[in-house]
Amino acid sequence: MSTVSLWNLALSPNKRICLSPLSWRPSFPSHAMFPRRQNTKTVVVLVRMLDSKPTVLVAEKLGDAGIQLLKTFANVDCSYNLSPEELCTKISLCDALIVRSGTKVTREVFESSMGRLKVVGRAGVGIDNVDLSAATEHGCLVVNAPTANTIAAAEHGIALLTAMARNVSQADASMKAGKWQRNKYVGVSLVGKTLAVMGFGKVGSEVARRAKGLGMNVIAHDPYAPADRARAVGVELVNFEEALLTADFISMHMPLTPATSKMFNDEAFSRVKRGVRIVNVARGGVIDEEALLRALDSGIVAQAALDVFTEEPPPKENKLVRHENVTVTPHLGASTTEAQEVVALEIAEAVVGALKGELAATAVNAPMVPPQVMSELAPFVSLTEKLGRLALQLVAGGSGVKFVKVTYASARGRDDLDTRLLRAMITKGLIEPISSVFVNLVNADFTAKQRGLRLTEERIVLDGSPENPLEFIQVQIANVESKFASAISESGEITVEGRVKDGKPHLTKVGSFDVDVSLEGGLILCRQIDQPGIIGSVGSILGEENVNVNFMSVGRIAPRKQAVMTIGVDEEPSRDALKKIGEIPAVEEFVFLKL
Ligand SMILES: NC(=O)c1ccc[n+]([C@@H]2O[C@H](COP(=O)([O-])OP(=O)(O)OC[C@H]3O[C@@H](n4cnc5c(N)ncnc54)[C@H](O)[C@@H]3O)[C@@H](O)[C@H]2O)c1
Ligand SMILES: O=C(O)[C@H](O)COP(=O)(O)O
Repeated sequence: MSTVSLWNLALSPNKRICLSPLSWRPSFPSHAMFPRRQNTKTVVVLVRMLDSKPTVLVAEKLGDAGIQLLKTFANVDCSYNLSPEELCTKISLCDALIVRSGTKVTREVFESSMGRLKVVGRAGVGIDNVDLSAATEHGCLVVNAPTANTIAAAEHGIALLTAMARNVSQADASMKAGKWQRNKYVGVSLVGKTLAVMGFGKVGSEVARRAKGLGMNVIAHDPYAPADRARAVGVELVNFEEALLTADFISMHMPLTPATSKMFNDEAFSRVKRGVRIVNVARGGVIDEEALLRALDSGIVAQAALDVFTEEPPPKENKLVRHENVTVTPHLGASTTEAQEVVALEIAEAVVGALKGELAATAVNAPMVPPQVMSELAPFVSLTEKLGRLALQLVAGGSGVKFVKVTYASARGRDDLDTRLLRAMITKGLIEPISSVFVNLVNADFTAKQRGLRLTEERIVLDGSPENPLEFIQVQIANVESKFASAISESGEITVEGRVKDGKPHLTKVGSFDVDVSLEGGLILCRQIDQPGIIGSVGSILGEENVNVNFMSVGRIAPRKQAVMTIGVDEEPSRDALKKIGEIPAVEEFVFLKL
């Protein structure tokens, strides 16, 4: 099933509603409204505003088909071998960045982009060169091309395994040096030997398949791999200890994470079979290179074949690279013509799609929301953001918003409603009006946590047809005072409730009062003694000011008692008009809210 990431609902230039993860807009609000520092920047920004295409910086060699695809949608700047400083300078002029494993996309890169960088495309699998936390904090989507180079990497793993076992590179170098050393380069056979595949994912399982074809006995260690997948390939899953104790060959195929960093260290090498042979086409960092050198020198490890290194390129004096029993290649695992063409196309499609606001199936740092969930929740996206904005505006100055409860009422079963998207939009509504942070599906939970906002979710399961995903949504802010006392419900929280009617968001409850007003433009909330003539008085004040009323409703507890009037207005009333409304004798309190 394809999955999507979404975090904003935007009106596209051709007036179609488009679910836009990136909100890429030719007008560039943050730069355009606040031109920064030098005049040159301002000029660049103005030129950019006239140019409706986004800019994609391709920082490492990418297959031509990918470049061509990017050019159909964006200005493409292919600048290879940039220094970290040059990358930071360029990035503030780019909407997207495409890299391979050779470019470090650090926190400084995201900071230097000043909010313009909306997507980083990793043309390959490993995203250990991208600071994912920084990307998420800056609301920048990271996408990769996780499958296109799997076979290339697996084939390279097998190439290294066989070349190492038969001393191919050493013998080749010897012959080129004019020698003929048949006795020196006697190899070892693979058939019947045990290969331990460390990391039974995409590459690991393809290596396992191929190694079985070579007659090897294949075991695998992967704490997260399903046993049935291993069984299907005829591979036994074992624990780390058993893999170390029984393997004649060990092949690395796990990602570099804090848990796998230096997983092969002195301790691990002290438990392997003496004379084991090691292949690494995963990441240099999974092996402690100093420990490997010691193990090679002491004969614990007979040979190693390495495509990847802790530091790339490794320093010239690197002893592993120069070691007689080590075969090396310069990170070539993904480098076949075929793989690079597909990787380039995949990443170009993902980046262009993301910039257009389409679905990003390979997003690395955004929750994946399946497309059918997204399309059915689309009408509620705007409702939830507006409820968040309204609730926030009802908080009296000086009360910090810390505790927010969201209640979703639906006839669907408890587990049958994915609310991540709606939660992100409520967070957006609560945070964006009072900060400079652009909140989206990528960074919503992080931003809420960072600001000390605790958002809890509750479900009410209603009787009725589960066809409609949601009946109503309630947002409550606890432990705060309100500038409109009637917005506080009997349980003591600021409470607003809404539902989607005819595809449009409506406010249906404020505090304990039932209301009904379409959430468009601005809103006047007014509590008064229910008596004839009030609606007329307020209407005339607004009419005198040429403020158009688009909706009006009155919610009351009982006739001639207190009532709450909600008035939707297209324009913002002047202070004078609001003052006049406040002076109507029956009006007890009122507030104007922007949606
Ligand atoms: N040399 C190259 O050019 C090249 C090319 C492609 C991939 N790679 C690298 O190969 C590795 C595997 O890529 P993939 O596409 O198969 O990734 P993958 O995510 O499909 O597979 C990784 C597997 O490692 C497992 N794993 C995680 N932690 C583990 C642990 N502590 N111990 C054992 N297994 C663990 C995961 O469960 C997963 O099954 C990555 O590091 C990737 O960057 C290198
Ligand atoms: O993680 C990957 O995809 C591989 O290591 C390939 O990296 P590369 O794109 O720099 O060749």
